[in-house]
Amino acid sequence: MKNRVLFLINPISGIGKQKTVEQAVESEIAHDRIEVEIAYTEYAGHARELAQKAIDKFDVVVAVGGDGTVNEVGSALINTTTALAIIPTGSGNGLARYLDIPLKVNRAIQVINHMEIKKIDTLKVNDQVSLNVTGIGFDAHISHKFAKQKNRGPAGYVKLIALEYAKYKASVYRISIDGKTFELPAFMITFANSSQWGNNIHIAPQAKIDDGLIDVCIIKEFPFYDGPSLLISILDQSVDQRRYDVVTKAKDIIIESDNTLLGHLDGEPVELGKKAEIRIHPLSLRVIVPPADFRKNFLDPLMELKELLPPIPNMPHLPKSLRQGNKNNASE
Ligand SMILES: Nc1ncnc2c1ncn2[C@@H]1O[C@H](COP(=O)(O)OP(=O)(O)OP(=O)(O)O)[C@@H](O)[C@H]1O
Repeated sequence: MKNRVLFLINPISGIGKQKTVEQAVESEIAHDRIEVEIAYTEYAGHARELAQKAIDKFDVVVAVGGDGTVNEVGSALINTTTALAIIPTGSGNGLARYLDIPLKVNRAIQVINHMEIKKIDTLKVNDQVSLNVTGIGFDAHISHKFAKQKNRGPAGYVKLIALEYAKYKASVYRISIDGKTFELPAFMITFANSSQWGNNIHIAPQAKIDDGLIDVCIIKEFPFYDGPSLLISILDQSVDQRRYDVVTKAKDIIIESDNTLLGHLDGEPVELGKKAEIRIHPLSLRVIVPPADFRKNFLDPLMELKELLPPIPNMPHLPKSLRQGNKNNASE
């Protein structure tokens, strides 16, 4: 019997790569073994609804989008036999990058053809779900501001971070980590299932997605002038070695504040009330991953780099694979 695979495409994710997906599915999917359906999301939350309805009918639901779409689809599939697959067409693609899923659409579809399944942990944050990284503090503050901003894209993001960093004040939190309680002013607290936020920026370099543990990274209040060294330590994956930080692994964390906790779940802004409980649900989601012998393409590192750069318009002398927004990218 053929595997039944539903593709859910978020038409507004990232910079438009998802427009090539329908055509690439037609040319790349193993039609002899896989039966395909394709649907487009029409509003935020739609992917979750469609994935819930797909549980009894499909073996795999593919999130075509970024971490927000992956979160919606994955949260509907927890503790079911239906697996999540990812075609990363978002802006950060943190979970896909962590799982080594190729950023090129046709190569991500080839991964689905192999049907290799890995079980991963998921996080419950109060009654919501996080698959990748959840946070409270400065990164959540930025995700709330960014969601309201018209000027999106990496440049707008960097400008927003610089402006907000100058004004941001650490808050005091009461934290209980697996029963040990303390209170401290923190700049940012991250609960990591995978190691990275996205774009290969690793906030919890030691995190493992199938170890039954949450990596808790607390960046304590620090002097203003120390911001650049924090940034460098995040970029060079040594944030867990800074003197201002606490990094630990845990299963259950309770965090309280006198004010409403502004958080983000996999990059999406949320309000968590004055108390949030973050719990691990070990190996609760089936995900399609590249098999160990999946052929690494020598162009993959270039694709990673390309995703981080702004679009390069009208430069016909560049190889096709390096031109942003090229409609033919999927078939290269
Ligand atoms: N048709 C739609 N119209 C408006 N919003 C949508 C639609 N479909 C999905 N969404 C919402 O779009 C938001 C952003 O999607 P997503 O996170 O997948 O892309 P991204 O932000 O570009 O990538 P990343 O999270 O990796 O940075 C999500 O909150 C999702 O719920």
